[in-house]
Amino acid sequence: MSTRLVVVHPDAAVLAEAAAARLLTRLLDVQSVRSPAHVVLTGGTVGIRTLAAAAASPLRSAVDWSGVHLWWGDERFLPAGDPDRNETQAREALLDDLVAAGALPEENIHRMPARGDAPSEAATPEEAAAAYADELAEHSEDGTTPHFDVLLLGMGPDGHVASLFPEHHALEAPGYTVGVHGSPKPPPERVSLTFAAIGQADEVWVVAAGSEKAEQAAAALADGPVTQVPAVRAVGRHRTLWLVDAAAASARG
Ligand SMILES: O=C1O[C@H](COP(=O)(O)O)[C@@H](O)[C@H](O)[C@H]1O
Repeated sequence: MSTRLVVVHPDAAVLAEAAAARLLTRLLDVQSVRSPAHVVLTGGTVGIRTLAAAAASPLRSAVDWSGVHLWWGDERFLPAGDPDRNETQAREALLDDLVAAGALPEENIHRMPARGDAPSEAATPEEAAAAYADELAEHSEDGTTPHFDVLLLGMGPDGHVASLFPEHHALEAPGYTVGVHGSPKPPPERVSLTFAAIGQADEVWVVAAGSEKAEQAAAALADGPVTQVPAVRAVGRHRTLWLVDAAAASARG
């Protein structure tokens, strides 16, 4: 059975600090029973702030990063190094530091392909999605996805998670990854995990802050329709945590 828990923090700064502490502690717990651990990162304001808080935490040196594999829930389909790529922002916030310190092997960073001609990149979001599905399968025991211990998701003011937007056909995409066109939030082309991949995670943590998220957070927590509030389908196998600030929680009944 999967449980859902809502944790409300006073503001976005405390939320990011608490989410970082929770993530580092979860990694320590997982590493006490198995290795490697697999974590799916998110872009977005709170997601990146959480990584920056993890970078500044003394707990970060307690984690054995050589036994942590990092994945993404979605990516903006842009050239490598573009400042709007979720990968670029995560690297700046935490990953570059860990790699430079010799703690995190570069090969543990499973970025989604960028737009480009190099062999590691892709010409279309579909090509990137297919390559990422292959990489997920290579690190799985059953040809699906790795055993995701924690999967982080931001939520947009429209209720989107990863790059799964309201009323968009990607909501029903088969398989574990999807190329997305016509995203209402720029850039229009993206790559995303599907709900089938998200649902493979032991724990899904939705992180959201700000009053502009309040209505959709309330709709998701009231089990609204997925076509209107995609976040409702972001559910972990064992546990779903909603980590929000007071403003994002303010419309809950
Ligand atoms: O574009 C994206 O937006 C969402 C939410 O971002 P936020 O800034 O409103 O918190 C994010 O979760 C997703 O990864 C990203 O690509």
